[in-house]
Amino acid sequence: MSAPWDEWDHILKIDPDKELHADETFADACKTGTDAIEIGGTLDVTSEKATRVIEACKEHNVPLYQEPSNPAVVVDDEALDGYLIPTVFNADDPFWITGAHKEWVRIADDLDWDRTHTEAYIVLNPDASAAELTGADCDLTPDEVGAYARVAEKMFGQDIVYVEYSGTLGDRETVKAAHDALDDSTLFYGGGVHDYDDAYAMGEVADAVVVGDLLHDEGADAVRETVEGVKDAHAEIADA
Ligand SMILES: CC(C)=CCC/C(C)=C/CC/C(C)=C/CC/C(C)=C/COP(=O)(O)OP(=O)(O)O
Ligand SMILES: O=P(O)(O)OC[C@@H](O)CO
Ligand SMILES: [Mg+2]
Repeated sequence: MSAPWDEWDHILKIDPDKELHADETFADACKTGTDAIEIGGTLDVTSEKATRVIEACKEHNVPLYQEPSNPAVVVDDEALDGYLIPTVFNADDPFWITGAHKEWVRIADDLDWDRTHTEAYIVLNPDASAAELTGADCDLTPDEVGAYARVAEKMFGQDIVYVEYSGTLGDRETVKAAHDALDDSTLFYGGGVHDYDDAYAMGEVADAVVVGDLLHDEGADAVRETVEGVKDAHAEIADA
């Protein structure tokens, strides 16, 4: 069965805890040409801050997903197309693999399972908040990352595998190893994409490229260039 992310090349991740660039608005963010918006960040996100972003983006006809960093920030809002729930395969504490999920399912009433999906994260930048929080083992060879990706797809039925280098551009060979290891699952790559060339290079080895901090630091025009970079890389592959 096809899923929305099968068609995505580019995802814009908006951190509700961070300011937009200069005098930009969420409307500007929605008009970058990105295929979907993920609302999430590791630190200091609250449901109130997330709601503010959802409300501002919902009129703009871009698929809108919340990526909660813990159960307390989940927003129940019909405007959301769904929830992308991280599970960190290389975390050192099972809390970040299944524990937070168990608590969420225990306390939340009436979860909308049709709109709830998981992302099998492999967190690889040791300096990122996500790595520190989850105690991720970032010291992995490309071969090991490929194996994690295969485990996620074949043994745990994960439809999305996410190689995460938040804050820094990742090692392309490592991302490629994850991509090569997958048959049907979709590979998201995120981290340190700043311009057309970064986006093109990572677009060559990932199904969808996630861009985050660039929106907050440099703005919507810079993000638009990364959309073009990934789309050009994917068009080139399709033509080959
Ligand atoms: C069960 C529920 C509802 C949630 C659990 C969710 C889990 C396991 C979260 C683990 C941490 C994680 C992977 C969060 C995802 C979002 C993410 C990686 C955002 C980017 O984070 P950084 O760039 O490191 O953070 P800052 O930009 O906030 O410093
Ligand atoms: O903020 P950046 O470095 O673009 O990373 C994107 C995303 O993967 C963060 O979860
Ligand atoms: Mg970040």
